[in-house]
Amino acid sequence: MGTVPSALKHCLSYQHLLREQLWSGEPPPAQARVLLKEDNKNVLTVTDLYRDYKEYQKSELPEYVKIIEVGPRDGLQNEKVIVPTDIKIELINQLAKAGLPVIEVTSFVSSKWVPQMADHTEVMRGIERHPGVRYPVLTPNLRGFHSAISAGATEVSVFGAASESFSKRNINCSIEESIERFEEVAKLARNMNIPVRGYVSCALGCPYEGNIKPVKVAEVSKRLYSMGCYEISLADTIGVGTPGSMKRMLEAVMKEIPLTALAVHCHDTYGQALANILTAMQMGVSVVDSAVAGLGGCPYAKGATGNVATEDVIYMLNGLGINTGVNLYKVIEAGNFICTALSRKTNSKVAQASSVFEL
Ligand SMILES: CC(C)(COP(=O)([O-])OP(=O)([O-])OC[C@H]1O[C@@H](n2cnc3c(N)ncnc32)[C@H](O)[C@@H]1OP(=O)([O-])[O-])[C@@H](O)C(=O)NCCC(=O)NCCSC(=O)C[C@@](C)(O)CC(=O)[O-]
Repeated sequence: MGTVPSALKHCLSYQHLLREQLWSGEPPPAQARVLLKEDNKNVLTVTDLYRDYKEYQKSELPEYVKIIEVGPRDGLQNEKVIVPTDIKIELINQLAKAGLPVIEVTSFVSSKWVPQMADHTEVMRGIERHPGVRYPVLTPNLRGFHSAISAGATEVSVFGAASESFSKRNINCSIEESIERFEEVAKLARNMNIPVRGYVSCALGCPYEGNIKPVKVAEVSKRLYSMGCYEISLADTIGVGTPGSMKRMLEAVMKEIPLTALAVHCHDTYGQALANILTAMQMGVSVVDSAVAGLGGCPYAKGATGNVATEDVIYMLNGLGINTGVNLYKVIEAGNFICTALSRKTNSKVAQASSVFEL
């Protein structure tokens, strides 16, 4: 271990105790004490942590959370250098092996607008199909839908917004026009038994219009749900939301749409993503979008940083005793793989910590 400072050694034993006792569900020994500060002034015992954990278990949190991995699509779409197709395929295969139940693969959009997704057909055709894993793709219109189906897609997502300006910049049409395009997609998809998911961007704020009224988010969500979208992903596109605005927005949307049909999609620009996700889960939401290594950003949301990292979400959920069916270590490995390919440091705090603390 070399010359590890004594404070770090305390942290290492803290990690060990968490892993061995707190997360096993066993009450810790009464004498277990972990010093978090060298001056001994702040002493946190494992018994304290265990009590907090038990309190959380009593609250109304879902027992299972479905993670939608959006790294290969949302995570990569904004990368300036084109990522080789075989790297994208390998990333998706690794994520599937980690146990992620849904992996958003690519987008069937214009390659003039989003050059990084130009290899959508090759990626779709190149991936392994793991049993039980679903592989949705983004389709903004009928043309995208037809291309996606020809490439072998069996599930699609349409993506609208609660902001007029964002809708125009992102998909080159008004909200009303986008709903008409999505209705065409949803109708055809229904006839073909293809499930359709719907996104509402700018649910907690817009890069061009600022605040967005929760009632507007509820209105667009309702229209997507009414046309047959089985799940509505409420996206904090630029990561400006807080637990307060998340709660107000969800209260409005939940008046129109069943809770079981809602998902949250948080970017972490202001460091609020995990808090916002926890708030949504406390309100009963049990579907969370995230991207491995915290990759990402929308090409039409300048300054917005990546999605919340899948590793960080799973670590939080593991700590809450919530089942995801996902192997955290394998997701960290997939994150290392893509970060090496991109010559990039991971945005996941958990992946960063794991390289120091050997989680
Ligand atoms: C939406 C379109 C396609 C509208 O495209 P359009 O309305 O036809 O407009 P256009 O005139 O700009 O079309 C451009 C060219 O694309 C063609 N085209 C038309 N449709 C398609 C298609 N499906 N696939 C491939 N090409 C298509 C079309 O025929 C035309 O070709 P040209 O005549 O110039 O040779 C275009 O505006 C576009 O591709 N925009 C990019 C949208 C995008 O991918 N945004 C990022 C994803 S959304 C996101 O990240 C947010 C989300 C979901 O993650 C949640 C969140 O965090 O907020």
